[in-house]
Amino acid sequence: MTSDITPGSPGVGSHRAEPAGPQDDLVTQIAAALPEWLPTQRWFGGKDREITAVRPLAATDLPAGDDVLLLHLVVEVEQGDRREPYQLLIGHRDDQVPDVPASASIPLPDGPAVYEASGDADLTCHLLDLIAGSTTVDGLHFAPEPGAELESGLRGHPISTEQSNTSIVYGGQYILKLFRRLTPGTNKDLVLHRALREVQSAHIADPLGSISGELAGDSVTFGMLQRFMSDAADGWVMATTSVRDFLADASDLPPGDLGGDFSGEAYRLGRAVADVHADLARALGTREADAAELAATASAMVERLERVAASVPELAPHADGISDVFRAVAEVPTPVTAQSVHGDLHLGQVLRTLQGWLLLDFEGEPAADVAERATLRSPLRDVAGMLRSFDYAAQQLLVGQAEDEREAERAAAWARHNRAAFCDGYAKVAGHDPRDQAALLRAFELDKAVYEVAYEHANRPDWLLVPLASIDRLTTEGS
Ligand SMILES: Nc1ncnc2c1ncn2[C@@H]1O[C@H](COP(=O)(O)OP(=O)(O)O)[C@@H](O)[C@H]1O
Ligand SMILES: O=P(O)(O)O[C@H]1O[C@H](CO)[C@@H](O[C@H]2O[C@H](CO)[C@@H](O)[C@H](O)[C@H]2O)[C@H](O)[C@H]1O
Repeated sequence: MTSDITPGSPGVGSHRAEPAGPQDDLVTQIAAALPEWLPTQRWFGGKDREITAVRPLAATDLPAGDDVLLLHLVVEVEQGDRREPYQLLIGHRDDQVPDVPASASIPLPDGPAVYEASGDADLTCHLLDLIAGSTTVDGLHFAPEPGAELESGLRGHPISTEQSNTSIVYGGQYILKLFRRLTPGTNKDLVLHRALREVQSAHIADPLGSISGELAGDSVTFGMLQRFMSDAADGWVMATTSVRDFLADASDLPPGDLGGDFSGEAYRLGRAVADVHADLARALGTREADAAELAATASAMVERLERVAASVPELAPHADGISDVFRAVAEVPTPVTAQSVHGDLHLGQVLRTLQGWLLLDFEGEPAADVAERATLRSPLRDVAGMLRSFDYAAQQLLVGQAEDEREAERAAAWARHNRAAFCDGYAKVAGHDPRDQAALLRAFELDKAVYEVAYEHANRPDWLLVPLASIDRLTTEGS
């Protein structure tokens, strides 16, 4: 090993607020390099603002064998008045170049060659082993869920799909999600998966383990292990394949008359989402929201709109039309049923398996703050999220293309057809049609689209026009 990195050296392996000790020099150097490096990472959710400082909050040296370093690092990223903790895994090898992409390398002016290690199978295999062995390392708890028997010794490979966190698949059997932006309390993804498992929901991948600890006095979830569904097809991939087939067809046949029609799946997906809502209600209960809560929800939506419009000028021209729809929420007849919901449902969060549709990732909107996540939890929010996603699927092939009226109209027809099928499936199981609550559904769709404007602005600026086009439609045409 190089002299300034000593795996297991005293003073490093602790979850503590202020680093001090020989390896802390390394931690300090990494923190200093992160303002340049973080914005290059897909999972970093703060690309919309300059990073003003990065401070180490906790560093834990994980057991990973000789001549390698596997450091669990939590840093606080400061962006003006916003301060958020992020989780990283830092790797270093003394004698071997790791098989990770160049973008994982964190350049240090005077330091050794370190890299973000979630792509290094030789290092991440230790995370699964620590969970399987129910191990605590300096306040970091690696634990299987009660009754879960895990195979250890499997190598882990990160998945390459679009995501806000980082997930590692072990031997095609397990998937470990490392939450990047950390929030206080047990992560909602883990809480809701556990609750759904209790009621034996048929529409989730079973939770099998977790990584947890404490940060600034709060308990925090760093990771969640789940069964990996190796036979699964991603809902986003299936839907966008159908859109491509439809747009490529030269005839003027409607979407339901072509071979790649997705509406049967959209219908079954609607049924599955309604089932999960019923499971969540059974596991965690429901309550009735009154007029005051609806008024507070309307205000929260207007506040978010104003905040996003202030930083994304393209949204500003639509702001009046949107806030009219939000204000109408205060007039919706009460009571309205509230319950635990998914919170960020879209086609990338659903998997088609042999046993039917599964829902993933119950964490809620990654860019929403805790207060936003706590506003009225109506099942209609998930319906609205999925309706937005059908729009996204229809429009994503048009991103960056020259305007073509026929294509745009056909994309819109695909979205209408599948949105309707999804609502039909939902209504069949729920016993009520979400379209009957039109004012609330439209407001939730617009609220989601406003969130997406902020999300795309911070993460994928080229996609900004997708939610903006939907906002235009929803505020001018009404649906
Ligand atoms: N249990 C699973 N089985 C198979 N694939 C999965 C599983 N969980 C997640 N995935 C895949 O990983 C992707 C990202 O997972 P997700 O939980 O949505 O992460 P994020 O919170 O980072 O968006 C999903 O879109 C899906 O393709
Ligand atoms: O990372 P998460 O899956 O938790 O969710 C975030 O990222 C999503 C994109 O990866 C984003 O979803 C938006 O884009 C999707 C297409 O890539 C589309 O299907 C969704 O309808 C649209 O909202 C999601 O909003 C964000 O929270």
